[in-house]
Amino acid sequence: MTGPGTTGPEKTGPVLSVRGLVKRFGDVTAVDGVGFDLLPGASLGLVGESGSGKTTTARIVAGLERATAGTVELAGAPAGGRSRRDRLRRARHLQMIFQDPYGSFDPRRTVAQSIAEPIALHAPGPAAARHARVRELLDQVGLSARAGDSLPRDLSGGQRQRAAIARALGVAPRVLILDEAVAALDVSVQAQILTLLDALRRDTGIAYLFVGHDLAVVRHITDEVLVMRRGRVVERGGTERVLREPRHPYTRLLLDSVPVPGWDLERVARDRRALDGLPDDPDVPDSPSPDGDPTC
Ligand SMILES: Nc1ncnc2c1ncn2[C@@H]1O[C@H](COP(=O)(O)OP(=O)(O)OP(=O)(O)O)[C@@H](O)[C@H]1O
Repeated sequence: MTGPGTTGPEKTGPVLSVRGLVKRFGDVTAVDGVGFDLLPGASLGLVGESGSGKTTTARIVAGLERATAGTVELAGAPAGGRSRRDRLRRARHLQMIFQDPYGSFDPRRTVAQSIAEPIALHAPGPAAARHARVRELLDQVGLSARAGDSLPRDLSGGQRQRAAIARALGVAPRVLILDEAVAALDVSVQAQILTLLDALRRDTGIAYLFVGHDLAVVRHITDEVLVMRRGRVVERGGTERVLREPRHPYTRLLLDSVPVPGWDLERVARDRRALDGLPDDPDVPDSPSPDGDPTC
């Protein structure tokens, strides 16, 4: 798995390595044996329906959730520790962007002050150097100095997402987790943020773990994809191949669920029931012989 930030044969190992990840919430197994590698500069997508375990996987990788079993290695060292030192190291290598970044900004501080905060924590130095770095970051994500002097509530959704990206980039992380990071934005703003993310990956060699449900967005931003269903990976491969020639019935169902001209809603509903091992037509009372056709 190589990305645009790398050239020639890969010399370094994965920047992120996940093995046998399991997460149980009581009786619910949210993640069930997930594993993958992410190379420097690569972009890997996690797709699947709501409840398939994408966000839980991402949250465990980010250290926001504790795994029931399995390992996460970041830049060649275990990433699961809870000590302050472990958390600082994780934050230094890995940052996460959420659908709505509003919560990660202090509403009383200017955007520039918020962007400066992690820099002060991870790379303490003279205030002038920090200010210069903040200006550079604002510029890198396409925000003006004026936007930097604003409070988060005075920015648009797209500007706020740019600010969140600038804040994350401040520590020069090697991995950025993007959890539905453009899902709440208008389509045109989405396109701008995706273009920005493309440029950042190309320029910095940062790697992305992208959680998303919009397959058009996933196709644009990722090289490889894992398709998750009920906590398990049911298909993986190059994004183009998986979306063009899906091999697993569930991946086909996901693709068929995207409304396009001529979309056959009934067929999607039928396939869904077959995959779930349910009888064909639950709405017909006394329907004869529920010989479902479980295919999975
Ligand atoms: N904190 C929690 N406590 C109990 N169950 C949880 C918790 N977090 C997630 N789950 C359950 O784990 C399963 C996977 O959820 P998860 O949010 O990871 O899926 P997802 O694919 O990211 O879905 P979505 O796109 O809706 O966020 C679901 O059944 C969910 O209800």
